[in-house]
Amino acid sequence: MAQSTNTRDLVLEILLQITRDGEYSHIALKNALDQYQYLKKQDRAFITRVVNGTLERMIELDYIIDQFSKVKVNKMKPVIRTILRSAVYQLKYMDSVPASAACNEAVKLAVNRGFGSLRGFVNGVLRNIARNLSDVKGPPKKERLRALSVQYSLPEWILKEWLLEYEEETVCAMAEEFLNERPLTVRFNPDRISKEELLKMLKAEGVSVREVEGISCALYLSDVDYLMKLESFKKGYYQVQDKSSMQVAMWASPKEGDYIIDVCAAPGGKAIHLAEMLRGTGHVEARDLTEYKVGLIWDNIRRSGMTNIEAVQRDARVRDEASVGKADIVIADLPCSGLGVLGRKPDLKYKMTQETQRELVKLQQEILSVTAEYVKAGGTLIYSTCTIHREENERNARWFERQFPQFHMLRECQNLPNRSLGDGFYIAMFRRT
Ligand SMILES: C[S@@+](CC[C@H](N)C(=O)[O-])C[C@H]1O[C@@H](n2cnc3c(N)ncnc32)[C@H](O)[C@@H]1O
Repeated sequence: MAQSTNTRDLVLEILLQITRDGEYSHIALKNALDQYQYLKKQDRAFITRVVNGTLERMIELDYIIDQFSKVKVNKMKPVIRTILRSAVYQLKYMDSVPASAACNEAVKLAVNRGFGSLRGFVNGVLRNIARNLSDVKGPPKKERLRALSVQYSLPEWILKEWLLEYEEETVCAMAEEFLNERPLTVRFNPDRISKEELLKMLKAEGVSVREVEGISCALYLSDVDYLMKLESFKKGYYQVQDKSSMQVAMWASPKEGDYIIDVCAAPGGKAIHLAEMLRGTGHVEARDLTEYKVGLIWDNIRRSGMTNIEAVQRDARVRDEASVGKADIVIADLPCSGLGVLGRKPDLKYKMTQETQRELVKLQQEILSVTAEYVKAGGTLIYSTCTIHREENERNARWFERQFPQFHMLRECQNLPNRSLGDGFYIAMFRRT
C-alpha cells in the first residue's frame, strides 16, 4: 500500500479534530470524505481504517508508546502524540503497511507540521517500537481493571461500571465485539423497490450485499466506497439504520391513520420507518432541537419520498400544549451515553464521563415527563436508547412506571452488542390506560 504523506496528513487532521477539538468521529470523517471525493477508493479506505482503528485502540496504543518514550503520551504535544498513535496502529494492525513506511511517513508529517526538531524523537520511538512490538506485555493480570482497559482500549471507569452490572465474561464479549468490523446495515422500503430489483441495482454499483436474517427489508452492505454517490442511495430506496434500531418501529406496529410524534428524531431513521409502515396514511411529526438537526431529517425525508411525515424544530423539554393527548404513538429515542454503539462511534468512550452520564439520566427523565402527556388514552409510548447502562435504561423505565401509573409496561428488551443482534440498544414499550 503506497499512501502518500497527503493522505496521512488528512488522517492526522481528522484525528486532531476528534481528539483535540472535540468533533464527533463520524462527522469529522464524513466531512473529510465528502470534501475529498476525488481521492482513490484505496486512499479513502485507508483514511477510514486508520482513523477508526486509532480511535478504537487508542488506550492500547498509548500504553505501547509509553513503554518506549521517556515523555509520556499525555505530556506530548497533540500533533506529536497523534502522529505516533496512528503510526503505531499501522505497525501493529496493518500488515499491508511496511514498518519503514509507517516510520518514515510519521517523521515527514512531524517535519511538515513544524516539529522538525522532534524528527529524531519520532523516528527513535517508532523504530524502537517496530523492532520490539511482539515483546510488549500488557499490564500484570493482578491489575485487573488496567489490564482489561489496555486489552480492549476501554476507559477503566466504563469497565468498572459494566463489571458491577454484568458478568466479566459478558463484559469481555461486548468489549471484543466493539473492536470487530461492523457491517453497514440499511433498511429498504419494499413499497418503492422490490428486493430483487434493489439487489440487482446494488450489484451493478459494485456493492456486495448480504441478507439480514429475520428482517426481510434489511440488508448488510460492504465494498461501499462513498454511499452518497450511489444512485440507489440518492433515489432514497433505503436508509442507513442498525438492525436493533429497526425494532422501534416494528414494536410500535402503527396502524393506518395513526398520528405519531417522534420527539428526538434526527437524522430520522425511526420516524421514516414509521411513516413507511403507515403506507402513506396518518402523519409522523419528527422533532429535534436544532435547525441543523431538523435539516438532516428533511434531507432524509425528501430522499425517502414519503409525504406523510414532516420535520419540526422543537425542544422536547418544553411542553407543547397542542400535542397533549393527541398522539397514538410517541417515540422517545432519547439522547444517551451511546455506549452501545462504540463499534460505530469509537470516540464516544473517551468523550463520555460519569458526570455527563448522570446528567443524561436527568435529561431523559425530564423529556419523558413532558412527552408522555402527548400519548392519548390507549396509545403507546416507546422509550429507547443506544446504551447498555442500566441507570439510563431499566432503572429509568422503573422510575417512569412509578411516576406515571397511568402507563403500564408491555415489554422491554436490552440488546447487548452482538454480531447477530446488532448494536447495544434498549427499548421499553408502555401503554397508556
Ligand atoms: C438518539 S438520537 C435520535 C436518533 C433518531 N431517533 C433516529 O432514529 O435517527 C437523539 C436526538 O435527540 C436530540 N435532542 C437532544 N436534546 C433534545 C431536546 N431537548 N429536544 C429535542 N431533541 C433533542 C439530538 O439532537 C439527537 O438528534
